[in-house]
Amino acid sequence: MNRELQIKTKDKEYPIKFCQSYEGLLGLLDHIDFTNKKVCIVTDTNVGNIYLEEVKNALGYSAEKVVAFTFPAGEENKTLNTVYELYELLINEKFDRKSILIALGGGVVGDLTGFTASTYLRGIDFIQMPTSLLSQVDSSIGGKTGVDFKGYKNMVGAFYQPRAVIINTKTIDTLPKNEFSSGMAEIIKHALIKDLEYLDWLEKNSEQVNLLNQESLTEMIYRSCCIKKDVVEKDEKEENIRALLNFGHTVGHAIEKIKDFTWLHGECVSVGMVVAAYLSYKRGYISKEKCYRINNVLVKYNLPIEVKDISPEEIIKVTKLDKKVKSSVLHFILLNELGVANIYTDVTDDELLNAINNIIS
Ligand SMILES: NC(=O)c1ccc[n+]([C@@H]2O[C@H](COP(=O)([O-])OP(=O)(O)OC[C@H]3O[C@@H](n4cnc5c(N)ncnc54)[C@H](O)[C@@H]3O)[C@@H](O)[C@H]2O)c1
Ligand SMILES: O=C(O)C(=O)C[C@@H](O)[C@H](O)[C@H](O)COP(=O)(O)O
Ligand SMILES: [Zn+2]
Repeated sequence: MNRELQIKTKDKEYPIKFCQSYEGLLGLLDHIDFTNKKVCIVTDTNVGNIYLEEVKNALGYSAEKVVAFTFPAGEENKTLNTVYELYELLINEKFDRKSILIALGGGVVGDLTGFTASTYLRGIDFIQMPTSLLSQVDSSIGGKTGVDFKGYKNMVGAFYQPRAVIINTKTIDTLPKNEFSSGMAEIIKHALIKDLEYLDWLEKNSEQVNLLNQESLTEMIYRSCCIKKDVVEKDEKEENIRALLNFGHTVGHAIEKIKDFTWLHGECVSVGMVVAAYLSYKRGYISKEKCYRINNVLVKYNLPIEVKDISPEEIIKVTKLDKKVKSSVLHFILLNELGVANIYTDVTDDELLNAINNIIS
């Protein structure tokens, strides 16, 4: 049975639909009328090679015109330059306010397409069709869109919700192993901040999940989507609890920048979560054993818990440049229990230095 969720934000309500093939795509999008509309499928070189034709065919002759925009895969292309090229195509193809963009790919494609949709002609519809594990459980849901700017993560962007999220869980079969692990970092994050029972499940089912057993994968992706949906519905614009989804990201984003995007987002978040867990332990919020438990589950899913060739001072310096620094105060998400997180604004440089020293090998 194909599952479905409905997500309600202040101005938009949209479905998250789960499937195992793009056949029947139009049925899944039956709340959207494609008649007389122009559609642009935005994808990257890797995903386009595998899935573009299938999606084009599935759309059939429903739309007035279907064009594709394919850009080179990689975080280094999540920039305004790529958005600029996409605007050019949309203008050349005479896309109007009724036109629709489809983001077919991972988080890079989704963030960039959503941002373009939010700004082209002051906002046109877009549909998320996430193909990486990370994008299926995290980036396609909740409307955070944007691009990096001069190496600063997601510096330019908008909150802009899609019309639908279509998750074809079979696409995970073609995802490279390290990209799969990167997605697992966000999934483990969901369990650590919100759901201890889910953490137990991830520990018990690691073999089946790593073997890409479809039943286990679908169950896991669905559970993570429920957590993300719940948080976004309560706080769409990150005024309070949505910040919990940033667990591991303050240090994670700093590592991503210092490593010049040669490390994957989830790999950096994994190391960032180890730092945040250690800070939580040092403050007496969680036991040392719980820190080990966190490290072990990350390792089970082939994620790094340490980093080399990087100085703690540099990490601290870069965290201070993070866009989330408000009035010079760093915001940290710490664990009060496994499955329970809170926002803290009083983490000192000494505490941070001590915790970061722990992840330098
Ligand atoms: N908007 C949000 O809420 C949010 C949340 C988390 C992460 N992000 C952002 O998402 C990005 C990371 O997303 P990602 O991990 O999907 O990276 P990505 O988009 O770079 O995709 C990962 C790699 O896998 C390839 N790929 C994707 N699906 C594939 C498939 N089914 N088969 C074969 N190859 C496939 C891509 O071409 C790419 O090379 C980062 O930019 C991060 O900042 C955004
Ligand atoms: O959806 C959210 O909110 C998140 O924070 C999810 C994160 O996993 C994601 O990496 C997000 O892009 C980070 O947002 P940012 O605002 O810290 O750049
Ligand atoms: Zn993230």
